[in-house]
Amino acid sequence: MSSLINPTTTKTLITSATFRRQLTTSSAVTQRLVSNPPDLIKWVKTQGGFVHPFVKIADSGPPYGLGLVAHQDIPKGSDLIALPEHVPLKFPDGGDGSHQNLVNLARNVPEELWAMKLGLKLLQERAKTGSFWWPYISNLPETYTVPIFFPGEDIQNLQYAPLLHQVNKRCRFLLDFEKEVTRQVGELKLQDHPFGGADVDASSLGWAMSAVSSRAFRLHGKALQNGNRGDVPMMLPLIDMCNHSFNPNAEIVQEQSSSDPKMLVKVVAGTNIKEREHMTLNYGCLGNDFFLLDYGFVVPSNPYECIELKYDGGLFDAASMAAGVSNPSFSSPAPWQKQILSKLNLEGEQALLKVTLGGPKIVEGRLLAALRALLANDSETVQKHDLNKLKSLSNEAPLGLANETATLRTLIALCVIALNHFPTKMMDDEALLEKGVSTSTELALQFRIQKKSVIIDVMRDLTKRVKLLSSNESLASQN
Ligand SMILES: C[S@@+](CC[C@H](N)C(=O)[O-])C[C@H]1O[C@@H](n2cnc3c(N)ncnc32)[C@H](O)[C@@H]1O
Repeated sequence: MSSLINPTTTKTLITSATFRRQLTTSSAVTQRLVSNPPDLIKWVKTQGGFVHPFVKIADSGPPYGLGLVAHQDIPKGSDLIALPEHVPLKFPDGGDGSHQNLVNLARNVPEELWAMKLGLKLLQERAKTGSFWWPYISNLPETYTVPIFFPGEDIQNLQYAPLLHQVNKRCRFLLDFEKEVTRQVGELKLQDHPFGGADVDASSLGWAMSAVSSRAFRLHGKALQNGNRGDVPMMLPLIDMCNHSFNPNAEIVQEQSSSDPKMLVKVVAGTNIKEREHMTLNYGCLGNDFFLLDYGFVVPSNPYECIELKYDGGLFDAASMAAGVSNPSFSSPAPWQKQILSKLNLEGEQALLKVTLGGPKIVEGRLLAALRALLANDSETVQKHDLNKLKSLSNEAPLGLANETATLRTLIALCVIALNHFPTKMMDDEALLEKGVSTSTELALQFRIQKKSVIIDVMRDLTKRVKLLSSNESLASQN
C-alpha cells in the first residue's frame, strides 16, 4: 500500500512511499503555509476586487477549518465578493521557457486528474520569489486530510474497494509523476526550471493536487473558436474560503457582457445572512467518495451517498435465491432478456457493469429495470412497457406484484451481501470513534459508517415497499 507524506515545504525531497507524519489534530486543517500570512481581504481589495464590509475570515471550528463569517446581518442578493479577471489562478495559455517546460510536464497528467495540471502552476508560483499570488498561496492550508496522505492502515480502514482503488491509483500516479518530473526538469538551467530549481517530489505534487481539488471551481473561460466558453478550473482567492453546504446561503455568479469581455466572478448572498452566520457554497451534489478523495471530509447523512456494485450474474442469482426466488436466470438470461440488458448497457463489449444503490433514486434505474426484466416469466409482458417505466421505483409493480416482490427482495438480499462484505460492524466502528483516534482514522471510520448507513437506509426503504405490496395483495385478494 503506497501513501504519501503531507509535505511541510516544497524543498524537501521525500523518496519513501510510507507515511511518516500522522495527520493528528484538527488544527492541521487550519495551519497555513506560513504562520502569519498576509491579510487576504486587504489583498483582494488592493487588486480591485470587492469584499462586502461585513464579511470576515474566521475559524469555523473542526472539521471545517477557516471560513467566511458575517459580522452583521447581510440582506439576500447582496454582493459578497467580486474578483477581477487577473486574480484567479489558472493554468496559463502562454509564457516563457519555464512555462513551456510546465506545459510539457502537464502533458503527462491524465484528464481525470485535471487538478494536478493546475497544481503544477500552483507549485510554480509557490516556488517563485515575489509571486503575484504569494499573498493567496501563503494563506493555503499546509496539509490536507485527503486519503492519499493517510497511513496505509487507514487507507485499508476505508473498507470500500472502489475508493481504495482510486486512492491507490492516485498514489501510484504521484510516485510515477515524481520520477517523470525529475527526469524532465532535473538537468534544466535555473531560468528554464519551472519550479525555480526547487525539488518537487510526490508529496509536494500531492499537496498541490489536493490544494486544487479541494478549492478550485470550474468557470467559463475565454470564448473558444466555436463561440462556446470552455469550463476552466481556477483557484478563486477568498471565495475559496467558503465551506460546503447542500443548503448554501451564497452562490457563485459569473457576469459576462459582450461590451466588456473581462470576466468577473462574484459571490452573492442567496438568502438573508444573519450576524455570525457562516457563508457556504454548494461544492456539488456529490457522494462521500468524491468529498473524501478531493476535499478530505465526509458529509454525514449525505443524500447523494451511494454504494457501487458490479452487475454480476452469479452474485445476482445467489442474492435472488437467498430471497426465496426459485431458478433465477441472471447467469443465463434468455435471448430477449439479453436484448434488454444490452439496451441497459449491462451486456456487450462496451457494457458499464457498475451499478449503484442509494442516493436520491435509491436504486439505479438500469439495475432496477434489469432485475424486473430478468425476474419476469415472459417477454410479452416486459416488452409492453417502455424501459424508462421499468427504471423507475416510483412506478410501482409495472410487471405485477409477484415480480415486484421478487425484485425488491433480491435487492434487499444484495444489500445484506454488501453489508456482510465489510469486515467490521457499524457498532464496532462507532465504539472506535468514541475512543478518540487520529484525524485519518476518524475520517476512515466516518466514511465506512456512512457507507453502511446508506445500505441500511436502502434496505429499510425497500422493506417498507415489500410490506406495502403484500398488504395491497391481501386487500386485492379480500376484494
Ligand atoms: C474550499 S476550502 C474552504 C476553506 C477551508 N475551510 C480553509 O480552511 O481554507 C475546502 C475545505 O474546507 C473544509 N470544508 C469545507 N466544507 C466542509 C464541510 N461541510 N465539512 C467539513 N469540512 C469542510 C475541507 O477541509 C475542505 O477541503
